[in-house]
Amino acid sequence: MTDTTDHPFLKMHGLGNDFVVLDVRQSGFALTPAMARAIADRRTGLGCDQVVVIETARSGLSDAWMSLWNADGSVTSACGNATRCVAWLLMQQAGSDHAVIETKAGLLDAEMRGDKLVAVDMGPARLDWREIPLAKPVDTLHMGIGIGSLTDPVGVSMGNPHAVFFVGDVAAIDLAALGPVLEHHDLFPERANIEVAQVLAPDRIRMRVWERGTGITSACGTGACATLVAAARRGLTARKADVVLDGGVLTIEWLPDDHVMMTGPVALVAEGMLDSSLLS
Ligand SMILES: N[C@@H](CCC[C@H](N)C(=O)O)C(=O)O
Repeated sequence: MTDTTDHPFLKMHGLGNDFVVLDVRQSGFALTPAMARAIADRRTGLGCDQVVVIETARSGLSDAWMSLWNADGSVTSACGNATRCVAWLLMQQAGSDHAVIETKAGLLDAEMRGDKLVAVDMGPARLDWREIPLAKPVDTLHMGIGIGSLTDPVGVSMGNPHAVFFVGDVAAIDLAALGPVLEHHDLFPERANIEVAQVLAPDRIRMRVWERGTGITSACGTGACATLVAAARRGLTARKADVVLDGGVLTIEWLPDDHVMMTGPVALVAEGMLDSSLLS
C-alpha cells in the first residue's frame, strides 16, 4: 500500500557523501528496505548514498536516535558524515553547540566547531577480529587476504566493518572492479567497507573508498577514522592526520582512550516532500 501522508525530507552531505534525511520524531513513520532503495535510487528516486532517519531518543542520554540505510536497502550501524549532518541539525534546532546522538553502535557526542563545521567523538576503534567481525581468528593488523594490487589489509571496526589497504598510488587502483569483490570476501560475514590509502606525510593520508551497500562515494567518515587508526597501528603516521578524500578533507585523531575524533564540514542543499510513489 502507498503511504499518502506528507513526509518532509532534507538533502544534506558531508564532503559530497550525500543523504536524504527524514525526521520522523513526530510522525513515527517506519522506513522499509524497499523504501530506502527507492529513495536512494539516482535514476528514479531522490538519489543519495544513505537514507538517514532521525527518531525519538530511546534513552534519556541522547537528543535523538539515528537509523542509517545504505542505497541497497541494508541497515548500517555507523556513518560519520551523516552523524555530523544530523548533529548540526539538532544543534541548530536546540540553539546549542553540543548534541548527543544514539545509534546501534552507541552514543556519539558532537560539538559545533565553526560555521557548518562539526566535530564528533565516533567512539572507540574496535580491533579484535570478533568485533569487526571476521569469519575466523585473524591478526587484524595483517589480514592476509588480497586481490590484484590490493593485499594485506588492516581490519578496523568503527561500529561498522572496514578493511584498509595501503598502496603507493590510490589513483591507480580500479576500485569499481576490486571494491565489490573485496566487500563480499568470505572473511567478512557482514561484508565490509573497502578503503585504499596512500600515506602522503606523517600527518596526511589520501584515501578512496568503496562503501558496503552503496559503492564508490566521494567520502566516508568512518572510513577516514578506520584509515587513520590503521595507519597509526602500522607506524605509518602519527595518531592525528588530515585524511584527503575525493570530496575534501577530514581531520581525524585517535585519542589515548581509543576514541576517534572526526572534524569536518556539513552542507544542507535542499528540502522537500517525499513523493508517495517512493513509499509503496
Ligand atoms: N558514508 C558513511 C558510511 C556509511 C555506511 C557504510 N556504507 C556501511 O555499510 O557500513 C560514513 O561517512 O561513515
